[in-house]
Amino acid sequence: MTADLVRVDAVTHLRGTTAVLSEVSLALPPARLAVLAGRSGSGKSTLLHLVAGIMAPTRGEVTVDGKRATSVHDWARVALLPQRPALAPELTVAENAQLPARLRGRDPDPDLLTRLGLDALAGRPAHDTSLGEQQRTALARTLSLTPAVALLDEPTAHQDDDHVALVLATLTAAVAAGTLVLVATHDQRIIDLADALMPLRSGRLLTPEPTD
Ligand SMILES: Nc1ncnc2c1ncn2[C@@H]1O[C@H](COP(=O)(O)OP(=O)(O)OP(=O)(O)O)[C@@H](O)[C@H]1O
Repeated sequence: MTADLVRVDAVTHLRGTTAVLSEVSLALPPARLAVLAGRSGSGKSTLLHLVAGIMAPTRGEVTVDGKRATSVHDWARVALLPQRPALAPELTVAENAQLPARLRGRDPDPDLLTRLGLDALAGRPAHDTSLGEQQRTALARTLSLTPAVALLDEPTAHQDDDHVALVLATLTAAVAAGTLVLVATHDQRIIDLADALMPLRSGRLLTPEPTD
């Protein structure tokens, strides 16, 4: 049996007085494609942000590799693709994508740009690219350190069919490299590839956590 990498234990999270997550528990091992599926407002992004450690749950506990998620500040451990790409606009596509590797003094993986169809744009400032291109650049940035956990919020939201195929191939490659890829999405094409599917409805997980 593989040890769990991400654990969410009895998490309830309030926004004001409203519970946007209620008694959510799940446990996920490395090297899986796990999908949080659910309607808009069901709590998918909130759960990703809790695993990213951006905020702490109101009740319950979220851990990564046994450490409280809010104490993990290392993109090689946990990296997030937010819904809005949030690139550095003056930096080029390649500079944005490779920033985490450069900051670590590591050689960036040139294949990521190729895999995501960004080679021709590598030298262009990010602010001169389309939203879909910015999203793929941000995905490359998220995966640049081969993180233990990659949290991807709607990674195909701005992609056409051809580029969805590139994104799917990139997710599959990340899983093969050992990353736990946790995706929030409505996209059936990602759901079809999932090793584990976790439907959320109104902040509640509808099925027990997936197993090996
Ligand atoms: N900063 C905030 N303040 C108050 N309520 C919020 C805040 N962010 C999210 N919410 C509420 O929390 C609930 C869950 O939102 P969340 O963004 O997690 O849903 P989601 O499933 O990711 O939706 P979508 O698919 O539209 O991105 C929603 O009812 C939303 O209105």
